[in-house]
Amino acid sequence: MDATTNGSKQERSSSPKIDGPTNSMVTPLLTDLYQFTMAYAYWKAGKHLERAVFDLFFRKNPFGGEYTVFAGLEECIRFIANFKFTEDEISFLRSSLPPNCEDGFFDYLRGIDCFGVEVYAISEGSVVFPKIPLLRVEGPIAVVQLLETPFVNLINYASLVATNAARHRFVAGKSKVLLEFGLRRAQGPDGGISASKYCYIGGFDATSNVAAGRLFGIPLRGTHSHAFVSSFMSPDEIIDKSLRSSDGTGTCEDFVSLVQTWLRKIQWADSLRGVFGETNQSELAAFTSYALAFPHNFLALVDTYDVMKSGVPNFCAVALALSDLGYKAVGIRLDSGDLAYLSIEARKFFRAIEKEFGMPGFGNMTITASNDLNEETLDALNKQGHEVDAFGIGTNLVTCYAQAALGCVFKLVEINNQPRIKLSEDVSKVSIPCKKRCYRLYGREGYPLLDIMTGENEPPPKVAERILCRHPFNESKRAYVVPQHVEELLKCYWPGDSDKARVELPPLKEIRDRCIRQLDQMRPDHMRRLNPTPYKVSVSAKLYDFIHFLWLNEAPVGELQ
Ligand SMILES: Nc1ncnc2c1ncn2[C@@H]1O[C@H](COP(=O)(O)OP(=O)(O)OP(=O)(O)O)[C@@H](O)[C@H]1O
Ligand SMILES: O=P(O)(O)OC[C@H]1O[C@H](OP(=O)(O)OP(=O)(O)O)[C@H](O)[C@@H]1O
Ligand SMILES: O=C(O)c1cccnc1
Ligand SMILES: [Mg+2]
Repeated sequence: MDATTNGSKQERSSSPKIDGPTNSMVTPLLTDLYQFTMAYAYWKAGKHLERAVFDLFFRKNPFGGEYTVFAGLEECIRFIANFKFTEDEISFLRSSLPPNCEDGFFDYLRGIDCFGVEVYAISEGSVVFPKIPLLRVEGPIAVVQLLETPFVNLINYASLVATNAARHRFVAGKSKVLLEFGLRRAQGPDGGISASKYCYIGGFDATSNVAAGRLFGIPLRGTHSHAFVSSFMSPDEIIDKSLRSSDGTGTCEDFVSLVQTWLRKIQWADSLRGVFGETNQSELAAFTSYALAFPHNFLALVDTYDVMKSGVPNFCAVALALSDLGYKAVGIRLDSGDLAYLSIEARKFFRAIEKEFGMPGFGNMTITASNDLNEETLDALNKQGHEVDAFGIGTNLVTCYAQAALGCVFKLVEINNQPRIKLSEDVSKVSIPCKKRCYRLYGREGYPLLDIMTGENEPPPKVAERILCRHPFNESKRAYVVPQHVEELLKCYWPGDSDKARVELPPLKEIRDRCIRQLDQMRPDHMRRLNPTPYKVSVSAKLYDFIHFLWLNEAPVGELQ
């Protein structure tokens, strides 16, 4: 790290300038105190420029599954591309560290940026597995340590919620529309914004979060609430009752009466006679008003009073009146009760209307369901049979109610070209040393077979060439693989000052497409909800031998007396 480096380097590089993090709270101070105390101690020992390699990875897939969606990379790169302490931040650090910390350290901090750092990463939106580095970060040890906490923070929740979204998509099926409705229940503003971004990557179609729509270009969708329905008392409240026809050629002066006429027709229709009696007139007023405001996008929340006795017939009366004027209503939302039963009953009603009044397409009215949905309720609805077209999901999705954290870690694997290992009584927690390369090997049927890590300088696996893949810690678990396709996983997303080519950060839509494509490509037994098959993560024979050599070297020999 060159202490004279300043932020203008980014402008000097041939790539376009990378924007700062989405959340302005993401600054070099967004780290744990111990990163600064270690940085001081490295500096004091003259070790701060030593070149270190760290791996960021997780140990266990979340939600009892066997896959994870990797997300958060773009925000990490935005962070390091703009990493620079302000004078205020330096002053705060000076006041927060013990008074005997020497001035020279703060001069050093003032000069640092991340142009001496290199980040290799798996592409955002990829399906990933335990132990494989999501990021390999190389640079001066003092600087790279400062990045640990923000990197882990930016990746943990992003990957967890993207995975949660992908799991909800998996259960709902490809044909359903999935709407993220979680902002009000999310863990604070950043939780809400991040949830919208990463649920979109994980396969949701749209969000109700307007700020996320603006920031990321995610499609915005929404209906209305019970408050809107219950705020109306009677149709007399509606002052301007006129509605122009959709082609603009005429105007209906009293849309309220047209709705009433349709309601009576439905009430007396042969096929529907006796299905319902009087409907709630304040609800009808609310629906009519909403239709007057949004004749092209009329959608009604039908469960405020009684779904089948009031909400659905009222909705149909308004939808039929709109149809007279050339508009096509969108559909209904159900937010309570038995969503399977009510969606089926509502669908029967729509089909009966289609038949009774010769309204082609009326039976296909969109049915949206919400109310505390999660993977289990979606699965239960599927098993029972339902007629829901779109699901609005909030609390369980964005809070990741089923699992609170992913548990990413950031471990030193090499310093000054010397491989390092972290031992543990728990074998699954032993870190895999060395600066590594990682590959995904694909089989004959097009599915990924396994991921393999090798030492940096080992020759890469080759198509059609047999390679021994070993479980990193279990001697008996090994397999020969003849890959049909080999994909190198870690790519250079931040070359720092080096002249290596940098992979550009793709647009959000591209990340989402990658995620959907990769999830589609997985073997179904890895994806199922109940007892999924673990995906194999392996090391080369050479790396296996080296891990175990280092392990023995570092583990003290006990003495029994
Ligand atoms: N057919 C179904 N099978 C399984 N779960 C369902 C089904 N229909 C709805 N659910 C779920 O059951 C729960 C019902 O929630 P709850 O007991 O709070 O009742 P509610 O319908 O919200 O009642 P209310 O709004 O009148 O208080 C929700 O989590 C919902 O997602
Ligand atoms: O249930 P979630 O998955 O979190 O989805 C979002 C919920 O938020 C809204 O209402 P809210 O719960 O605020 O009020 P309501 O249920 O009383 O209408 C909406 O009607 C959903 O029920
Ligand atoms: O638009 C909706 O229907 C919506 C938005 C947020 C939360 N619940 C519902
Ligand atoms: Mg609710």
